[in-house]
Order: sequence, then structure tokens, then C-alpha cells
Amino acid sequence: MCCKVMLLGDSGVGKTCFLIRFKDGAFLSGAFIATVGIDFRNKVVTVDGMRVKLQIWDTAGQERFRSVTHAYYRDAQALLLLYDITSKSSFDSIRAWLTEIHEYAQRDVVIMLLGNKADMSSERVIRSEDGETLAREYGVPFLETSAKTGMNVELAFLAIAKELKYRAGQQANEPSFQIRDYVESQKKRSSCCSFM
Ligand SMILES: Nc1nc2c(ncn2[C@@H]2O[C@H](COP(=O)(O)OP(=O)(O)OP(=O)(O)O)[C@@H](O)[C@H]2O)c(=O)[nH]1
Repeated sequence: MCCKVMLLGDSGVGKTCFLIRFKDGAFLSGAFIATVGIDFRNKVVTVDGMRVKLQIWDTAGQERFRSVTHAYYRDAQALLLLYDITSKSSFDSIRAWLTEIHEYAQRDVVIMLLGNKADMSSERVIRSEDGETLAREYGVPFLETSAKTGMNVELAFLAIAKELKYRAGQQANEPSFQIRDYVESQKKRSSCCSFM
């Protein structure tokens, strides 16, 4: 089974770092090199004994590349929408991103809202509750993540893979899978990073 996942959000929220953390288990610190256009990496995850190949598209957040990335929305089964908890403007952009998703993506696309850079607690400007409230308003699951420490990065992709696998093989008598409940039960809060 193969699924297309896209990473979206303003420039600098950490999409490339988020993907590299998941793919290679590493963090690129230092210089910020903005993504040009679009790029993808594959990673296979095992969900309940089944291999799911995720083809993850890393898009450029900068406005000038928007027309390039729009063309890819249509094929995506899942979208990870990121903001940076230290940037109010990136959080304020989320509604505009959701409008854009509504316009260009498949109607039943799986969406997850992610508040990245949760490791930067001293520079936080967006409270966790604000992310939760926005996610609830749009009926999407929410996680705070850190590409730097790895917090909740794997969980975000696993939850997506589980949801897509569930949808693909949905049987009438199978208990339904609720991605929001799954994420809530599995997530680590930034305040308990010490044992990660
Ligand atoms: N502390 C911290 N820094 C991060 C995290 N994720 C990304 N960064 C930093 O944020 C900057 C931008 O990260 P990128 O991954 O390049 O951002 P992007 O969203 O891909 O940007 P575009 O390609 O322009 O859309 C880099 O300097 C990263 O080192 C994180 O979780 N924690």
C-alpha cells in the first residue's frame, strides 16, 4: 500500500527538518535553506503488521512557489499542516492554508495540524490550547511536535498511516478507527520531554 502525504505550512516552520527527522532520525541545525518548489522522500512504516509506503512531499512555504505546489494537492491522501509555536504569523496563516486545502485537495483528504518547535518553550507565543481549539474547530487531530528532539514526529506519520490503512481496508464489522482519539491517547506533551 502506498500513500502520498504532503507537508504544508509557512516558510520556516520546519517542514524539511520534520521530514528529515522522520526519514533519517537526524536534525539539521544551523543555516536555514528554504525549499525550492517541491521534493519528496519515501519511507515504509509497519502498521498492525502491514507495510505502508509513505511518499512524503516537502513543499516550499514561500508564497512565490505556491502555484507549483498547488498542482500536487490533488494526488495527496494526507496533509500535515505545520505552524511554529514561536511564530504568531505562522499560526495566523493556518486558516488561509485550510481554505487553500479546501480549494485544491481531495475532499476526503486526511488533515493533521502540528505545532512544531515545541522544544523552544522560552520563545513560545502560541499556547497549546490555542492549537487544540483551532484543530477542534476544523475537526482535525492536533499534536505539538519537535523536529529537533523528535517529539511526536513518528506518531504524526503513524497516525496518518493507520488512518489510511483503515480507510483502504474498511470492513463492515471492523471497529472504526478514530485518528483523533488515537493521537490523544498516544501523544507526549512538551512538558514531559525528559524521558524521551
Ligand atoms: N528549535 C527548533 N528548530 C527547528 C525545528 N524545526 C525546524 N527548526 C529550524 O527552523 C528553521 C527552518 O526549518 P525548515 O525545515 O527549513 O523550514 P521549512 O518549513 O521547510 O521552510 P521552507 O522550505 O521555506 O518552506 C531551520 O533553521 C531549522 O533548524 C524544531 O522542531 N525545533
